[in-house]
Amino acid sequence: MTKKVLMKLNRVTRTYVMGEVTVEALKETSLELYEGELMVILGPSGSGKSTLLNIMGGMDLASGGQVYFGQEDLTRAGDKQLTRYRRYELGFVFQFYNLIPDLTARENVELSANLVANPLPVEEVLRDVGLGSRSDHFPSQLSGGEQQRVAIARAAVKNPRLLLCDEPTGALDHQTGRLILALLAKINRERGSTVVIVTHNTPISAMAHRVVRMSSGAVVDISENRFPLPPERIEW
Ligand SMILES: Nc1ncnc2c1ncn2[C@@H]1O[C@H](COP(=O)(O)OP(=O)(O)OP(=O)(O)O)[C@@H](O)[C@H]1O
Repeated sequence: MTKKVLMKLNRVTRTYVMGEVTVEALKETSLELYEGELMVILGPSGSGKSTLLNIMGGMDLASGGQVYFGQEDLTRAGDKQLTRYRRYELGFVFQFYNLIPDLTARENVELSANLVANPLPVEEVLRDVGLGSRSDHFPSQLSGGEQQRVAIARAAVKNPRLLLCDEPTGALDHQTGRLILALLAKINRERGSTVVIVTHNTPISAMAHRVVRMSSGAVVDISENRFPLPPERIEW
């Protein structure tokens, strides 16, 4: 099977200059992301995982190197082009959900659906994430796990080609975390979205097709899992 490259990072760096001090949050990083794969990016706190994910999502700009989404070089893109990329191609799941507090679960998802030309049916996505009867609740009336389901529904309803998740289980207990990971695996399997999950939890890497390990701002290892485990069977 030939693997199609969805995203390619070529010697990407990210540095922060603070007075006399320069922080290399991301050292020269080259990485390919294949269409339809589920990638886990693993590393301790401060290793550069979020920096890498934010650059992939067009939410932060690289200091050097190139980021290609298909043929499009995001590092040369203007604001309009980046907005179009984020709006039409990307779903993003945050550790702390980032839902709009004044909108119900359904309205949060509808707002996202309205951004794109061909969204999935809102009701179907809400049902898929197991929210059915709680769809008319506001975020403050939902548990952390339920709020993360809304956040996943909000990203998934766009049927994005790329779904980026920053510590999506970081604020949840293990059992709820496993349910959330199972939802992400299902979206990858059934909708074909390429999914990237950033985590510091090593056991979660068992669900990935490929695992990228980071340390001190650099990718130190990329390995393939020939037999990814269903998240329901992962213990951490
Ligand atoms: N805005 C910023 N200004 C200065 N330094 C920053 C900034 N953002 C990140 N850094 C530094 O870049 C490095 C990588 O941070 P990053 O958030 O990418 O790590 P991480 O692996 O995602 O960590 P965590 O798991 O704790 O979220 C850290 O040393 C961090 O202090």
